[in-house]
Amino acid sequence: MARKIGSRYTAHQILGRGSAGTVWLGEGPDGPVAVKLLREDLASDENLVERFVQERSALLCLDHPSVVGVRDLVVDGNDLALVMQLVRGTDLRTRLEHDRRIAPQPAAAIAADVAEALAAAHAAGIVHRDVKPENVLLDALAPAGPGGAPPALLTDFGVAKLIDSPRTTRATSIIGTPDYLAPEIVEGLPPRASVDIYALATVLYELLAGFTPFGGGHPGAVLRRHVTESVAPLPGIPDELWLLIHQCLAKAPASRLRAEEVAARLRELLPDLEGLPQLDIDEQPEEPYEPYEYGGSGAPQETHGSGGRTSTGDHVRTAAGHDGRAASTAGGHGTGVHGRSGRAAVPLVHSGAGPDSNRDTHTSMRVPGADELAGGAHGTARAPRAVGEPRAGSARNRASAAAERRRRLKLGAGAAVIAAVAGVGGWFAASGGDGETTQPAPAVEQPHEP
Ligand SMILES: Nc1ncnc2c1ncn2[C@@H]1O[C@H](COP(=O)(O)OP(=O)(O)OP(=O)(O)O)[C@@H](O)[C@H]1O
Repeated sequence: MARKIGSRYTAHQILGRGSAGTVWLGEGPDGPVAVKLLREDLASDENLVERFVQERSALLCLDHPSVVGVRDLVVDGNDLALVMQLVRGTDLRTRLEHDRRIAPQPAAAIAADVAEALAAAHAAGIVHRDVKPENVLLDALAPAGPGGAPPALLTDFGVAKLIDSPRTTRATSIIGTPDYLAPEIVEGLPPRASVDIYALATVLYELLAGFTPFGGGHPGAVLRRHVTESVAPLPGIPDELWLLIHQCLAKAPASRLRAEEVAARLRELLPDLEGLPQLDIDEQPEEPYEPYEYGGSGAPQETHGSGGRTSTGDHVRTAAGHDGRAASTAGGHGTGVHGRSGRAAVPLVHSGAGPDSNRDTHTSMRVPGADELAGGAHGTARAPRAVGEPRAGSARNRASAAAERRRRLKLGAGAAVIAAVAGVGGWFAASGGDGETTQPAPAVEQPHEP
């Protein structure tokens, strides 16, 4: 079934659904495009429409081979749509779910592409704010790069900021996906370019390890770990690569590298990584998730996207309880590489399904107090956890990851068809990709120093 979007575009077939709306395969005056049609509740928000128009030039200005280009913004009656470059392939989350881990050279090549996209964005004064595998699309039609990695393109620039109404961007709420949130965001500081570097290092770690450095368990526990825990080197990882990841995961934003430095260093490392196999990492059995609450305050936790409906003012509360086992050893050493399998991003809260989405990705909650982060009188950290000791909560992640995989298989049909029709080859076909993509939401900011 085809539908008109504005006067210039026709949407033919659904490629996928995200928290902000539905992405269609469309046709425009210059050929095929991807059209992200925002959710009705977002499209009917007058303030949002105004900002949408205001941000138009910022969104349209980013022109880089590793950025999914925004071609047009359409405001037409009830339709609010973002017309994008069509990427024929899959997204990095799907790739990772299929392969579990990615060998160092292709992982570094993908990260280098994303770093270059970020360098271009940061130079233009744009902070992405939601770098994660769902927002990296892999172009299956372009020639493969080092280690057979397909070229990677970063997408969803600007969407988070757009759907993020002013009242939800106050300093007391956190916007983003917990596993990838830099500690300064958890502490309530405004997001600068360095948050993207932290998220990129988290993604690179995840590509190599199969799980994120601070993921697992309740989202609140994940946030706390960003602030209080540090990571141990992954077994078998080349020193230089680890050094880079470690530097970019620095708690102090100023200690992280800039995007162009990350890109340059990764490119330099690529020849040395050639032929290295995936890291051999054991994952311990997961433990059941226990409900958790920050200091029992029960502060409302708002959600974005996925039907989070912040724009309509609905709130979602999490269950009360405690994560008594999540360790918090400030400045202490690593969580190790075991006891973790939270590969997929953990939503901060589970939101009601919106009209266009059945995913939880782009969410927000209040900033935890210092006492809560430190595990003080009202805090939640109880006992230090030794390296290798499992972290609470990952069974729930495994279940939700499996549910998400099932959902993607269903939703992925559209993208899979495109991939098949286009004769998807190279790295994607060779490793049997499923042909589905996924994305969340980011933000346009004024120029920031990384
Ligand atoms: N430019 C594009 N080209 C091809 N397919 C795309 C493009 N952008 C998005 N898609 C497809 O649409 C799906 C949904 O994308 P969208 O950005 O709306 O959501 P998401 O990132 O999966 O989730 P969320 O927005 O909740 O984080 C993706 O999984 C992908 O399959």
